[in-house]
Amino acid sequence: MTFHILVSDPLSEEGIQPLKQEEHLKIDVHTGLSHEELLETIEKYDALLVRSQTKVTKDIIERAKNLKAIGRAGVGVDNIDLDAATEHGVIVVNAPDGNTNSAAEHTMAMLMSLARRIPQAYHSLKQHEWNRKAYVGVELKGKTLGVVGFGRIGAEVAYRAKGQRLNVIAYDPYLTEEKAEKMGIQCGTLEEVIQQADFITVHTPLMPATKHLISRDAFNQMKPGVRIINCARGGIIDEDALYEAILEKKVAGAALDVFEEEPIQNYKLVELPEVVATPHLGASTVEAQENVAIDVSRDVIQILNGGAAKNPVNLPSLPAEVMKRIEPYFNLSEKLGTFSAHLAQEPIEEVSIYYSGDLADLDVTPLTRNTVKGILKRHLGDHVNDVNAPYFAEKKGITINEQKTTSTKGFTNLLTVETRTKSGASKVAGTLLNGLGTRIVKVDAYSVDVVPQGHLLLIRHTDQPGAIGRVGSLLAKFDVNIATMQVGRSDVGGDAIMMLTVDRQIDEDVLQKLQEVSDIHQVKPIDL
Ligand SMILES: NC(=O)C1=CN([C@@H]2O[C@H](COP(=O)(O)OP(=O)(O)OC[C@H]3O[C@@H](n4cnc5c(N)ncnc54)[C@H](O)[C@@H]3O)[C@@H](O)[C@H]2O)C=CC1
Ligand SMILES: O=C(O)CCC(=O)C(=O)O
Repeated sequence: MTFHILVSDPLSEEGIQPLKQEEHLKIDVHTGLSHEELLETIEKYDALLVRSQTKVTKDIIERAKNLKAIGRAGVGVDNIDLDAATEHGVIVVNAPDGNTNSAAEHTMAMLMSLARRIPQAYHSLKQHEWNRKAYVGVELKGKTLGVVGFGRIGAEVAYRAKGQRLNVIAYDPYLTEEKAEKMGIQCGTLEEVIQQADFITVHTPLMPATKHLISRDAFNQMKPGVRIINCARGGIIDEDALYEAILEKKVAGAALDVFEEEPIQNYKLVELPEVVATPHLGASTVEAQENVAIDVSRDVIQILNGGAAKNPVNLPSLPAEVMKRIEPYFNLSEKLGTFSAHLAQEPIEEVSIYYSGDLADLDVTPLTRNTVKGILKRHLGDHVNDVNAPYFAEKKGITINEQKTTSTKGFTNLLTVETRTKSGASKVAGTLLNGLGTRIVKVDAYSVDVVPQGHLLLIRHTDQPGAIGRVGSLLAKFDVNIATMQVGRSDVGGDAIMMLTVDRQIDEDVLQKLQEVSDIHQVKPIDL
């Protein structure tokens, strides 16, 4: 059987050699297709190989009746509709390691260009100007580099920065003090990184939680004269806020490889003399392009031959008979995972998942993977799925335990997720009520009855008269409607919790005000 493969973005010729060597594969390279052209032609292809230019949207996937695999020659899969691919049983693979070095090296090149104003000086010299005064730079030695997002690329940047004698402070929800110490860097909170750094470089994925992570408020907290680098994804930094912060001289300069809109339509930010910019070149080296193309080519061959891919990003449907029995618990397991990730105040070191009642009779491996996915998705984004969740957990040093117990605490089925961090553990349990859907029934030692969806608010407080009223009035003042409210307490006058479901996401300033209400110790918004 012959399989047809479309390469729709420029991929390394050497990198796609593994595909060309397979006799049963026919490869068409058509780069620069418009959306309509791709839509017209996609139906005949069994696999699609892309970089970041091709937008593999839902309508493309729906039209692609023969498509079995999409290979993303690179890391970020934000140009592919993963849900649509999963829904249509299309396996998406990426190449997570192949361009790490190139992206880290590009970040260092941008950092040094920014510090020494090399592109500006080059441009001036090319205009036959000899202007030495205008291009005075700053040294890196002894300065502090803040790294936001300490995954593959963030860590490689930190190694290199130490070679430039920069002090490095990093923030990543999975970075522990121990790991930071081993690398000779400092581990901080996001605020500490933002407040202490002379240079800030971001290396997170782009997802709802990281969109405008570096906002106007963040710029206001930074050292005057800070310099910013983004070689990760446009949108992690709020471009309008950056533009203003540069004009107001709060930010001395920025080096940008990625933009909220690509190709750029509005050039006002890159036209500022303080901005050094490249058109998304982080992975554009001969080596990286060859690596990523080889990695995805091999995975696509595996998939078309019915084998297992090395770097799958999503998961097609499970066999029908397995799915039928465990499907009702899927939503619950992921939601409990996400809820647990919100409860943890520090990097999670261990996750124990307890299955009891009806659940104890099932093959729960897919549920465990799904729970772990729910936990990791909070910080790793949508490229974590049921297939690669255990891999990422191991990479982040998180131990996963799965246990079946007989104790059901009166429920016919009970799923309990316990997360352990360096300084303690928290627990959340849920159940599937016959005909009524899923419920969270326990948070730590407190019994509750909450539908795990929408905008929740977990408040830890001291059981005192008026506490509930104060929270209710404050939310009403900010026009936040409470849909449901549960309270639980250890004993009279002791520690207590409130679990609220509210009708909209709560703004940062309202959270701050809640935090200031007397007898309240902690306020946690949880979006499920
Ligand atoms: N400019 C370019 O050409 C290239 C850009 N990239 C982009 O670089 C970024 C990083 O890639 P990798 O290091 O390979 O990914 P990775 O998955 O190894 O690391 C991302 C890290 O961000 C952390 N993170 C998530 N949310 C966070 C938050 N709110 N605050 C702090 N940290 C958070 C995660 O815990 C994770 O450790 C991605 O956006 C990727 O698409 C990657 C290659 C080339
Ligand atoms: O394909 C490219 O050049 C972009 C690489 C990239 O942004 C990624 O791997 O996330």
